[in-house]
Amino acid sequence: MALLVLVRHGESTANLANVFTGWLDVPLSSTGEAEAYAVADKLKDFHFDVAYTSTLIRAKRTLDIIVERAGWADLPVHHVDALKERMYGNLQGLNKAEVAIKYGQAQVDEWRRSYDVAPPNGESLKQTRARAVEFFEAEIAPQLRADKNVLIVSHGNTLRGLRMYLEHLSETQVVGLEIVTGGVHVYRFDAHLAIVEMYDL
Ligand SMILES: O=C(O)[C@H](O)COP(=O)(O)O
Repeated sequence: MALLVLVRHGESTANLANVFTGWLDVPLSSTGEAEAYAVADKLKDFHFDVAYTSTLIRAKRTLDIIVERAGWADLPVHHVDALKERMYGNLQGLNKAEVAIKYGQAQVDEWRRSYDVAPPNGESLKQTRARAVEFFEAEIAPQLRADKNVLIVSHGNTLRGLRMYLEHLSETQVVGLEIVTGGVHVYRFDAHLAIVEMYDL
């Protein structure tokens, strides 16, 4: 049974400052580094054939910490743009609470959690999901069908899109799906990519 593990990067300095981040390339906070070490400790007894992360520093650093701490020096690692966070457009760099004061909490909730409303000049979850799923089908699914074990370290909204796809969640269900920094979600699939087992670690 193939294994797929989805990890959200550790807390970033922008998460800590409650700032819309998207494609801003910010580092992990010290809490985020500690979260990455904790992920490594949870995963150290797993075996992976390949790992993927985004091209953003917070995700790459999270995976680097995991690989180093778990002692997986030979694990092939790929950095891909398709796994980057949702592009948050004009909201990037703005404080989430200040944006809520200016535009109202309902508008901010819609920008952050609706399925197909994009923030100004940014991506909707629907668009983020589309690019992540396209990559998943092209690169990841064939490996899972071949019984390879895959680790993905990515971002909150990218992972929400992937989980919506893999778990057949509705547009309403995905609104309530929150993924914490350092969160670990494990799937085991059969050869037809049906989910046999799924849990948070
Ligand atoms: O890009 C961001 O600001 C975060 O990584 C995810 O933000 P959200 O939970 O506000 O969508």
